[in-house]
Amino acid sequence: MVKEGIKIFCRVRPSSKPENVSQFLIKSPDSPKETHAIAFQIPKNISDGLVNNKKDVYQFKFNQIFNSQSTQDQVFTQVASSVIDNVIEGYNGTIFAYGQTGSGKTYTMTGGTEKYTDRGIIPRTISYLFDYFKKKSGLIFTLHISYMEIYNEHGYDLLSAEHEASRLEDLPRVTLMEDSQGTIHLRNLSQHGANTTEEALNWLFMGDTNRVIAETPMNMASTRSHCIFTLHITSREAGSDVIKRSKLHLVDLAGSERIGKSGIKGSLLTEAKYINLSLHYLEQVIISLSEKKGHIPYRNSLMTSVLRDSLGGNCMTSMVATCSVEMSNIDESISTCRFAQRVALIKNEALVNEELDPRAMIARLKNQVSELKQDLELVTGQERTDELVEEEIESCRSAVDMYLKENDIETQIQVSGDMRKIHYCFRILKEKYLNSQMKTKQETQSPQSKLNELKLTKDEGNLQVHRMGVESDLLTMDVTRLRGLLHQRDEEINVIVKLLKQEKENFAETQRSLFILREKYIEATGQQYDIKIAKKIERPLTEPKIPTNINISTPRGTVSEETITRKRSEFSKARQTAFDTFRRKHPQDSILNQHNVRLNDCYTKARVLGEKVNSSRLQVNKLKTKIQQLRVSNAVDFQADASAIEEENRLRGELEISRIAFKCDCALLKELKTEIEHIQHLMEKIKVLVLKEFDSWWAEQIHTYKNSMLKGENNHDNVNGIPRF
Ligand SMILES: Nc1ncnc2c1ncn2[C@@H]1O[C@H](COP(=O)(O)OP(=O)(O)OP(=O)(O)O)[C@@H](O)[C@H]1O
Repeated sequence: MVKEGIKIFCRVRPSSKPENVSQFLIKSPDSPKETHAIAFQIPKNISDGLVNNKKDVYQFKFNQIFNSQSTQDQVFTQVASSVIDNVIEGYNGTIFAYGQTGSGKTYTMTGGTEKYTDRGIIPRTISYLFDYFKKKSGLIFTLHISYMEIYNEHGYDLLSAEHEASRLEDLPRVTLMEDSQGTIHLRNLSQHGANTTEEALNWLFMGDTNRVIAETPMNMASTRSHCIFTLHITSREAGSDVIKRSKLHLVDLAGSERIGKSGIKGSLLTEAKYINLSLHYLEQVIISLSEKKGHIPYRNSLMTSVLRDSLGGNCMTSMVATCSVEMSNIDESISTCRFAQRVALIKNEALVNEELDPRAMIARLKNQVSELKQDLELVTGQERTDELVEEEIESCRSAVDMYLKENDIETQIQVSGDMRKIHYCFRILKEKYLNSQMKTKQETQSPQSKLNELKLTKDEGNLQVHRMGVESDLLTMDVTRLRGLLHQRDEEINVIVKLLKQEKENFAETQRSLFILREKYIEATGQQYDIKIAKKIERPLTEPKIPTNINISTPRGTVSEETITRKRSEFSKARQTAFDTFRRKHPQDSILNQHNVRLNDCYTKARVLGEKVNSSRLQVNKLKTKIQQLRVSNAVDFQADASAIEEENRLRGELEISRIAFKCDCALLKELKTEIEHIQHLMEKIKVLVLKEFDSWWAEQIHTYKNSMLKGENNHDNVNGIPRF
C-alpha cells in the first residue's frame, strides 16, 4: 500500500495582460527541496481608505507550476506520466482539471484543435499506453474505454450505441449502484475495447462530439458538464493466473463561474447552478477529507460519488488547477489555488489491484488435468481409443511441421504422451515421406508416363493411396528378390573360388612340366631359352603338319631337324604330363574312373560267361555225338532193347537242358557286350571332352608363358614351390 498526498499542479493560461502574477521557487530551511510557488498581487484600492489592511499578495505552493509558455508535452510529462506508470503497475489513478470557465481545463485535458502538438493529456495518455504495451512483450494487456458526462446532475454514456441520438436526453442514463462492500458501480456505462491507438482515439473523438457545449460570455465554447474519460487496463504475465486491474480517470470538470459576473440567464443559468452546486459538493468533500472529518459527504452529488476512490481512497491522484491571470479573473484564480491547497492535504492509500483470474486458472487447471491423465495412461499402459478431435489433429500437424523445420538432429517432437497423438504424428510423417518419394519419381518420369498417371488418378482419389500401398509391397518384394540374388551370387563366387583354386593347382602342375621342358631345352641346346625357338617348337604340337626340313637360326647357330624332333618328343612328354594332371583334376575324371570300374566288372563277367558258353557248347556237341553213336549201334543191332531207348531219351533230355543253358548264356553274353560297348562309348566321349578342354587350357598356358617370356619377367620365382614361367 502506498500512502500519498494528491499532487497539485498549477497552469497559467496565456494572457495578453499578464498582470500582477509572479512565479518563483521557495527554498524552505527544513527541506533541501525547492518548492514551486505562485503569487498574485492585488493593488490596494485607494477608495477603500487611507488605512487599508487588506492582504495584497496571495501566495500558493504547488508541486509544479506551468506558466503560459509551458508546452502540452511538458505538462503531460510532469503531471501524467508518473500516474500512468503506476496505473500500468495496477494502481488506480485520477487526473483532474479544475478552474474557472475559460481557464484552459479542456485545453489541458483534451487539447487544442489547431496543431498536433496541442494534443492534451488524454490523447497523449492513449499513445503512451500503447507504446508501452508494444515494448512489454512478456505481458498481456487489455484496454477498455468508457466516457461519461455529468450534466445537470445526471450521468450520460457518451459512447453508447445510440450516440447518433440528436439530444443528450436520448442517451442512456448512467445510474449509481453500490454493492454490500460499499463499492460504487455505474449502471448503463458501456466499456469499449481498443487494440490500437487509432481505435482508442476514435472513441475519444466520438465522446467529445457528444459533449454539451454552449456559448457563454466567458468562453465561446464552454463545456457545460463534467466529463470523465476512463481507461480500464488489465495486465497479466503470460501463463500466470494473477491479473491486475486498474483504471485511470481523466476528468475535465465544468468551469466554475460567478453567475452574477457572467450575466447568464435561462437554461445556462440552470446549468451554472448545477455546476456550481456539484463543485460546491466537491469542495465539501475536499474540506472534510483535508480536515479528516469522520463523515465524507460523497453521496451529495453524482460527481463526488464517481470520484470517491480518487479522493481519499485507493487511488493516485493529480490535480491541475488552471488559472487566468487577468485582473478580472484574479479572484477566481485565487479561489482555485485555495481549493488546490486543500486538495493537497488529502492522503490517498493506493493498493495494487491484483486478483486471480478464474478463467485463466480454470484453463490452466484443465490443461494440468489433461496432462496428468495422459501421464497416467502412459504409466498404467491404458490406451485411449476415442478418435482425435479436430484441435488435437491440428496440434499434431503443427508439432510435426515444427519438428521438420528444425535442422538440429537432437530436436524432439513436441507431442504429449497420448499414444493416439504419437501414432497420428507417425502417420503424418509417413504421408510426407511417401509424397516426397512420389514427387521425386514424378520428376524423373517421362512426360508421357506422367500424363498417363495423371489420367489414372484424375477421378480416383483413393487410387493414389492404393497405388502407394502397392508400391510399398513391390518394394518389399524387390528387396526379397535382390536378397535372393545376392545369396545366389555368393554361392556362385564360392564355386568360382573353388574352381580357381583347382585351376591354380593345374597351372602349377603345368608350370612344373614346362620347367622340366625348359631345363631339358637348355641341356640339349646349351642355349638360353628363346621364345622364338619355343614358338617354332610349339607349333608342331598344335599343328602336326609342319614341314620337317625346317632349320631355325639361333644366336649361336642353327638348330637341326633332329634336335627339333627330339625337342618335339620331349615337349610332347611335358604336354602328356600336363594332360595327366589336368585329367586327374578334372571333375569328369571320377566318372571316368567309375565307368572304368564298371567296364572291368563287365569284362570279368563276360570272361566267366564266355567260358560257360564254351563249356555248354562242348556239352551239347558231346551229347549230340553220344546220341549219334547210340543210334548207329542200335541200327547195327536191329533188336534194340528198351534200355537202349531209355538211354537215348535220357541223353536227349540232357541235350535239351544243355542247349537251353547255352542259349541263355549266349543271350547274357550278348547283353554284356552291348553294355561294354555303351560304357566304352561314354568313356570315349568324356575323354574327347576332357581332351578338348585340356587343349584350350594348354594353349592358354602356352600363350601366358610366351607373354611373360616376351616381357622378360623373372620366371625363376617360385609359386608354391613350383617354378613359374
Ligand atoms: N495554455 C493554453 N495555451 C493556449 N491556449 C489556451 C491555453 N489554455 C486555454 N487556452 C485557450 O483558451 C480557450 C478556453 O480554454 P478551455 O476551453 O480549455 O477552457 P475551459 O476551462 O475548459 O472552459 P470551460 O470550463 O468553459 O469549458 C480555448 O480557446 C483554448 O484554446
